[in-house]
Parts: sequence; structure tokens; C-alpha cells
Amino acid sequence: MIATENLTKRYPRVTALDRLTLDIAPGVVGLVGANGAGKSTLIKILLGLSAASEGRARVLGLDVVTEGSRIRERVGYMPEHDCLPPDVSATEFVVHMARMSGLPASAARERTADTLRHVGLYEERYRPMGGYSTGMKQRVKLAQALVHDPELVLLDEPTNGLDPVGRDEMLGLIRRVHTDFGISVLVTSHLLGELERTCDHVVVIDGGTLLRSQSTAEFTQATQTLAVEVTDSEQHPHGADAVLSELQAAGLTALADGHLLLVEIADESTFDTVRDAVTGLGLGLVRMEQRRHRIAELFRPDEVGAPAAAGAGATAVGIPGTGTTADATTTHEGSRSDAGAVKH
Ligand SMILES: Nc1ncnc2c1ncn2[C@@H]1O[C@H](COP(=O)(O)OP(=O)(O)OP(=O)(O)O)[C@@H](O)[C@H]1O
Repeated sequence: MIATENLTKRYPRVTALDRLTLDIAPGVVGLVGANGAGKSTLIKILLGLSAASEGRARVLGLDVVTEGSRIRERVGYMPEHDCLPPDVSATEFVVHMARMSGLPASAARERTADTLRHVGLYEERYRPMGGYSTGMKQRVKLAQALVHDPELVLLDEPTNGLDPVGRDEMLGLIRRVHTDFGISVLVTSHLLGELERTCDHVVVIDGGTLLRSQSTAEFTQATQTLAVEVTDSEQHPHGADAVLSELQAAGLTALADGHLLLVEIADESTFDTVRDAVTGLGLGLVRMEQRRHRIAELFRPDEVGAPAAAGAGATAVGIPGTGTTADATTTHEGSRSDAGAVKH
């Protein structure tokens, strides 16, 4: 779907892309990186709107330098920044964009109505966009990217400025663009957690270079950590602590994380040992599940093969796969917060 080879973009004072080589298959693909990592620059080159300093890129098999207009016919683009004229309605704007893409007037009106319905804009579609909320504006931007029925859409930070509910709705919409219409998606974000839930494949860039390109399934494969939750009883008011002592006495590596017990799976018998310890204490087993990796862990410096650049200086906490670092922020200074973002 997208292939680049040693793609480089130099601005006078900064190298935005540095010998980036990618080969991305169709599907929903996340492009994640800190602000300034080079995401928007890559999208503009892929659309043939900006020239690379060096290297090559192909989109849907088409060369970005010589076949830019053919790419733009078959690809939709949702820009990052607000670009909507305030005094026209969503319907007028999206019809206009459809006409610009070459659709005849009647088809443009029909496609506009369908697309705006798909993104969840109803009566509001006749009101001037100046009065729209951020979420509504993002939906219009998505609709105009879809209206000419592209094979691929490039979405630049579509969840920017949205609250958590709005973000979830937008991510659901993006997923449906692929499942309902078969349109492939390249979506950028600086929020790792978002892409984990939405994308089939994630590409991570930093300072214009590739850190990782991997399927989400590979990122989120099962860990060797068992999360266990137990009930309390009169005899054991802190059930988790009681079970923890039993498990440690049985030679298992485990720790308590609030009400949750995190147990390292030694082998198949670990499951039986946990069950026996819980029942032996007369407690109830609320939950016992094998944890999955979270994409954010790729920023942990102690993970095998983890990129050092993004995680430099970051402190790793918890057992891998426990999710205790999943929504951490990794900055270039190596500090963390709970926003799930990667920022400069
Ligand atoms: N037209 C330009 N002229 C000079 N430098 C630029 C230009 N466009 C981008 N840059 C620089 O190139 C680098 C990459 O920018 P880019 O916008 O591609 O990053 P990004 O990952 O999309 O980040 P953001 O999410 O903040 O837009 C940044 O250092 C930016 O300042």
C-alpha cells in the first residue's frame, strides 16, 4: 500500500525525515511519533504535495513524484489543522470537495449525504461550520476525505482536540471506514494507546527515523504474567496479600498491585497452584487472566529489542504486560505522565 526507500526530507534547519524505509500492507495502519517526529511531512510527500530531498516513495504502486495527481484521485486526505470555511455548511463544503475530485453534481450530492450520514452528522449538516464543535469539524474533515470513495485515506491526527468520548467515537468511525467500506487507513497520532485499539499495524517514528514497524498482534501477544483477583474474607481481610504469601511459599514470583496479584507464569502448573492457593484459603477467584503486551512497552528501555532512542532515561516499572506502564508518556527527557502520549 505504501512503500518508501531511504526517504529523506531536509528543511534548512532540520531533517524531518532521515532515510526512512517502510513497506506497509493494506489495512488500518497507525503512524505514531512525538510532535515533530515527521508524520505530517511523510503524509505530504506521500500525497505528492511536498518533494523529498532524497529517496523514493510509492503509494498504491504509484510513484509520488511522477504520479501525484493519480495518487490524489485514489487517496483521501484529512489534514491536521482546522481548514474549514466558517460560513458554509458541511453539505456545501463536502459537495464542493466531491466536485473538485471530479464527481458529477448529482453523484457529488448523493455521496455527500451518504458520507455525512456515515460520520454521524445529521441535521447539523445544513448549518454553517463556524458554529460546529471540534468533534463535528473533525467529522466533516473525515467526510471530505472519504467522499470520492478512495482506496486509501491518510488521516493526520484525527483525534486532536477531542475529549475521551469524542476520541473513542472517532476511532470507532476510523475502524469502520475499513471494515464497512474496505478503505485502507493510515492514521497518525502521538497517543500510543489509541493505535493499539484501532490499528492492524503500527509504525513508530522518531526524529524522522524508523523505530519500529510491526503488526499490533505481535505487539500485543500474550505475556507470561497472570493477573489474579480474589475476594476477601473475615479471616483474610486482604485476600490478595494472603494468596501472595501462599504463592511465594510455593516458589512462584508474584507481587500485589492493589487488589490485583501479578504472577509470573513458570509453566502450566502455575494456574493450578494459584487456584489451589485461593481455594485453600477459602477465598473466591474473581479473575485469572493472562496479560497481553501493550504497545507503550516498546518504549521501555529494558525490553529486548526496544528502541533506546525513545525510551532513553525512562524508568521501567512493573512486570512486563501488567499494563502498569501502558499509558505512560515517554518524552525525550525521559519523564512520564499518564496521558498516553509521546511528546517532545
Ligand atoms: N515547512 C517547513 N519548514 C521548515 N521546517 C519544517 C516544515 N515543516 C515541518 N518542519 C519541521 O520538520 C519536523 C517534522 O515536522 P512534522 O510536522 O512532519 O512533524 P509531526 O510528526 O507531524 O509533528 P506534529 O504532530 O507536531 O505536526 C519538525 O521539526 C518541524 O518543525
